[in-house]
Amino acid sequence: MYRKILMRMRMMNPTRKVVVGWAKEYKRYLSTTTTNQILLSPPLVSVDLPEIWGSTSTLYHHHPSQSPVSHAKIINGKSIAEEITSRVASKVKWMKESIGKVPGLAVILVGQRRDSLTYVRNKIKACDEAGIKSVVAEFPDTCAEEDIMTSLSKFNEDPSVHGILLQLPLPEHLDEEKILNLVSLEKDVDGFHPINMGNLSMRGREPLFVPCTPKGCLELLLRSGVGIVGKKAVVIGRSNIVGLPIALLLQRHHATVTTVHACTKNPEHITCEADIVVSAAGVPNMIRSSWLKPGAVVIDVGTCPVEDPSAEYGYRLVGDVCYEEALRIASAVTPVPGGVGPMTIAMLLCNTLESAKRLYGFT
Ligand SMILES: NC(=O)C1=CN([C@@H]2O[C@H](COP(=O)(O)OP(=O)(O)OC[C@H]3O[C@@H](n4cnc5c(N)ncnc54)[C@H](OP(=O)(O)O)[C@@H]3O)[C@@H](O)[C@H]2O)C=CC1
Ligand SMILES: Nc1nc(=O)c2c([nH]1)NC[C@@H]1CN(c3ccc(C(=O)N[C@@H](CCC(=O)O)C(=O)O)cc3)C=[N+]21
Ligand SMILES: [Mg+2]
Repeated sequence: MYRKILMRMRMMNPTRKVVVGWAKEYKRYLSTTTTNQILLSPPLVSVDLPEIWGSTSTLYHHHPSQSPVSHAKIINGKSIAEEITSRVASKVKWMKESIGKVPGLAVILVGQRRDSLTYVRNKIKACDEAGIKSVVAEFPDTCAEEDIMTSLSKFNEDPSVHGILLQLPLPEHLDEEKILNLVSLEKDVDGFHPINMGNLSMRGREPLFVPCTPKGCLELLLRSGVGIVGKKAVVIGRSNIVGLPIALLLQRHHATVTTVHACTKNPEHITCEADIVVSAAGVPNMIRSSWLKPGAVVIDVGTCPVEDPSAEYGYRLVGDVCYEEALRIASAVTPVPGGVGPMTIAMLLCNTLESAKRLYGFT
């Protein structure tokens, strides 16, 4: 089978070097072996051939008079996420046919943040597409902690709920850590519970859930044929929900990982040595071409709204990476939007499905 994959790859991508690296890595990815299991949680996307690259770009640099200069592949997170979503949908259908039940996701949304409302709406829409049942418990900005705790306890008890997501950030007066702690370990599809995080960080342990955004980043790398073993990876950002778990995951996949954060001196001297750069800082266009090694693979998690009167809602989303510059110097780049964002949602569906399978005793 790998031979076949390899041949197909060679046809599609004459730069054999990349292909061989890809085949090895993917073989490793597929082999969810016993003792040295490097992949956390079953590879949902297991046995099918991944798309190698989304599309080849012929974008122009800032000056339209210039000839096309782009060389990087654009990793199409949106289309990969769609493929994963339809795979989840067929598994949900099969579950429904065999036991008459579907996975259920409960979302707790506190307050009226515009971005949170958008993300939650997108998650619900994705659940609908996959046939996953969803409920949203909405609370006003001013609600008491006990109200959320009560709702959370109900979801913990409810056998039709397999995943619970507490949309972050919470309003200031609420204790995020205390509330996250209450989410049942078995339903923590975001993977933010300290025990899941602890197990992610410890060798030889497996968390029940890997956080969605980090998992989506890894999925993009693996499906794009990027070798991780032995590579220098730099993660920008160290938040509990994004930067830290990404660094842990890359390390589990045997990259040599360096973390850069707001106190790091000369960050560009560190990033420009990296084979893989994953940026989750939330600083628009921070990563310029001088920050990147030629041929690096760049995963842009940053999602920053910037004012743009010509855009539909008066703003548009940009990443941490100066996209046009990265296209000229990197070997592969994720766009914003259309890169990591949709993958985050697809991974949430995967985690919810896996949770339902586990709670219903499917293997
Ligand atoms: N696409 C998706 O699915 C998702 C996207 N996001 C986006 O990812 C970004 C990060 O999110 P999140 O982790 O929650 O954000 P946080 O604000 O919690 O963390 C940001 C991290 O980046 C570091 N940082 C900030 N400024 C710099 C700088 N100038 N140089 C180096 N490091 C810096 C901070 O360092 P320090 O620790 O020292 O303060 C911190 O560790 C945001 O844009 C967010 O919108 C988030 C979740 C999902
Ligand atoms: N408990 C919790 N879990 C989360 O997973 C979580 C959270 N809190 N708080 C906020 C962040 C952010 N996040 C995103 C999800 C989808 C897109 C996404 O779909 N982005 C689209 C664009 C969306 C748009 O157009 O607005 C894209 O990049 O293509 C982005 C960001 C999940 N988060
Ligand atoms: Mg945060």
